Amino acid sequence: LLRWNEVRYRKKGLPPGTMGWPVFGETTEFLKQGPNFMKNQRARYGSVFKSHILGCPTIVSMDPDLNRYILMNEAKGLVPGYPQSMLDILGKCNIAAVHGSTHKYMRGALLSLISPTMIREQLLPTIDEFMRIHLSDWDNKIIDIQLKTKEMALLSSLKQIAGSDSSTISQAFMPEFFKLVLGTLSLPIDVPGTNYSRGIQARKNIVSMLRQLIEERRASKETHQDMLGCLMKSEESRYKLTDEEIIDQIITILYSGYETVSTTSMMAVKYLHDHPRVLQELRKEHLAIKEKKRPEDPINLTDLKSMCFTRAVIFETSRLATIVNGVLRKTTEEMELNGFVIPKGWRIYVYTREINYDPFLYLEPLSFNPWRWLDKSRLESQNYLFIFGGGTRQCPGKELGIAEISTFLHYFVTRYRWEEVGGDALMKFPRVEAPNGLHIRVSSY
Ligand code: HEM
Repeated sequence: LLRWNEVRYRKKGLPPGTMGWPVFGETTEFLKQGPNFMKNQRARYGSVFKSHILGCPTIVSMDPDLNRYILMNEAKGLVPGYPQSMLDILGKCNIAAVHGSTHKYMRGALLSLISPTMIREQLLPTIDEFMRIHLSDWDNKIIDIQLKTKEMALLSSLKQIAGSDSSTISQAFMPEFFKLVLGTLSLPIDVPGTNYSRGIQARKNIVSMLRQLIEERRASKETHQDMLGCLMKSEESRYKLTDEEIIDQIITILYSGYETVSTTSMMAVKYLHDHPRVLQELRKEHLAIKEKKRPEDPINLTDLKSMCFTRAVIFETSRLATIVNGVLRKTTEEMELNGFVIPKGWRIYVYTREINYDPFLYLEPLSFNPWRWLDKSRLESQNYLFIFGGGTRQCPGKELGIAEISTFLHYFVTRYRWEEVGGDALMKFPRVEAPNGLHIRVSSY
């Protein structure tokens, strides 16, 4: 059987590599051995090799220059290649499902919602108000910081999207959203009881909640200063979206910022706990900001800009924990890459994890050292930084995500001290998560 699969995918010009078993390919090895599987294959076959993972023949690229080229050249037929389950559940107008001019338009509409002006005038005040409430009342409690940061990422976005209406829908929305997320990474077989089928149902429920909200707002004729308000005010906007597009845009925003923001926040708490000197420096930065303000003054853009060490902590956390292992693309036609011929329809896994531990880019790459990011002009603008992706699909929510995590850290470190209860396992691959939660004992600072 192993040979059969090799022969099936034997084609002149393909990169070296193994294809594993029919149907399953090398998915088990990939999931079980994780980064070591990738490193072993690289040692054997070089930085570009073929494999068969997650149901598709796949080219894995660990070559930083080729990765950059792929991300910069979507127009040459290198479009997003996310799994079918994700496309079905996130909707056909979702940003990863559209290419070319439609992508440009949807991305433009999204960027207008999260522009620097919007962050300053609308989003930051909303985030501040949310964080104050979300982080109240943790004193003298054992809390699961994984759960708290997940709720935070979702509910904070929901408040930015639906303003005060978010509090009326949030309780019904949250469980549906969690089911939707699980469904996006599942086998697309619509049989009752599967994660996929629950995800599809959750999407339907979320769509109907959002549709009802849109209809209520239209009927009331009130104007709203939130993302949905802006999306619905299409007469004055450059971007006119249909209701279906508005709904998929909202699901895109919620989904894209959810796991990235929550996991980065959780891992920042973990690293700060393990590195008291970093925590001390971070706290110093936030206490200085707090001292200059009255207790009721919200975090504003000037405060955010002064949080240089916080930004460094966020980048160092994303790097060391590798919150994003890479991104997926697929070829729309046969093409040549690095001298290899890649057939039409193959997946390309732009695997960027290892670049985070490259000793030429990061001295002592395995140590948690936020200070390395302080010379912002150097590290943040280097060509091989893929924490937020690159090229035409580079994360549009980067500054918004950093603003959320920074505001969370502000209230967390100025209000509380904490210690780990201990014993909680942390998984690093295929995604960073604490399977049984990450419990900390919190007391007031
Ligand atoms: C620390 C937080 C975040 C990280 C590490 C992160 C990371 C990434 C990465 C690696 C990509 C590239 C995906 C690809 O090329 O296929 C991406 C794209 C994207 N991100 Fe983020 N992200 C974060 C926060 C956010 C937030 C808060 C939003 C909310 C608006 C957001 C919205 C998006 C969207 C819509 C895309 C797709 C862009 C496109 O296809 O044009 N992200 N993000």
